[in-house]
Amino acid sequence: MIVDPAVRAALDTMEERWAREQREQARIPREEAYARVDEFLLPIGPETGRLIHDLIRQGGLKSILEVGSSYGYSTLWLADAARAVDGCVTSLELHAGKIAAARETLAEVGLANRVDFIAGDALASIHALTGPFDLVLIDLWKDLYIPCLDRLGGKLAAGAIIVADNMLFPPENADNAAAYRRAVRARGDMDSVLLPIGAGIEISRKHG
Ligand SMILES: C[S@@+](CC[C@H](N)C(=O)[O-])C[C@H]1O[C@@H](n2cnc3c(N)ncnc32)[C@H](O)[C@@H]1O
Repeated sequence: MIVDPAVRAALDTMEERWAREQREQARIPREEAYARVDEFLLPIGPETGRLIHDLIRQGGLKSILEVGSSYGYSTLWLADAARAVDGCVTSLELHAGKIAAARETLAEVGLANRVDFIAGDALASIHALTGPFDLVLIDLWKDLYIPCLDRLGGKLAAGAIIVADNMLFPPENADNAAAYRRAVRARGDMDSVLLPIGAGIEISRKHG
């Protein structure tokens, strides 16, 4: 559970913004929502946030990779948990403006030193990283989950956990989500389960 009041307040602010954005997205035509996608937080939400926070703290998972930072909502959960276990987060995001906003939020709550943001295409960034990572949150555009998984290959620690968001929602992601679940379950070196938490998450654990 988040105990730091500054982190809790930052999460509250972003959850209020998310609620406003959901109302706005429901009001505008779907094409407009797609065109304005980079305005929106599109966060993992509090249930998934709490779960990854618990996984990191209870497992002592110190080396964390986030693929898709957006404005830093999930980064706040990851960085707060990383601080508790003396770990660190590497966070990948295409959009430089979102990284700037996320950096500012993390700095305001005293977590800037726990996160290394890397701007650019996550697939290229993962290729350049060495790992090994103890926990990976995959939450970028949905057609990139499998290429992302493929590039993580030898960069996962024994017992590493991958959390992949948006397995059940939005419905237009169903085909990509099903393909990702098939791919991760076909690897042979991971156990994997779908949990109906938040937007639906696939949790996969590499054999230790
Ligand atoms: C669903 S949002 C992430 C939400 C964030 N995890 C949270 O909970 O607050 C997906 C993000 O992935 C980013 N993204 C999409 N394709 C990417 C790519 N190829 N490389 C890096 N980031 C990418 C988008 O810019 C967007 O900010």
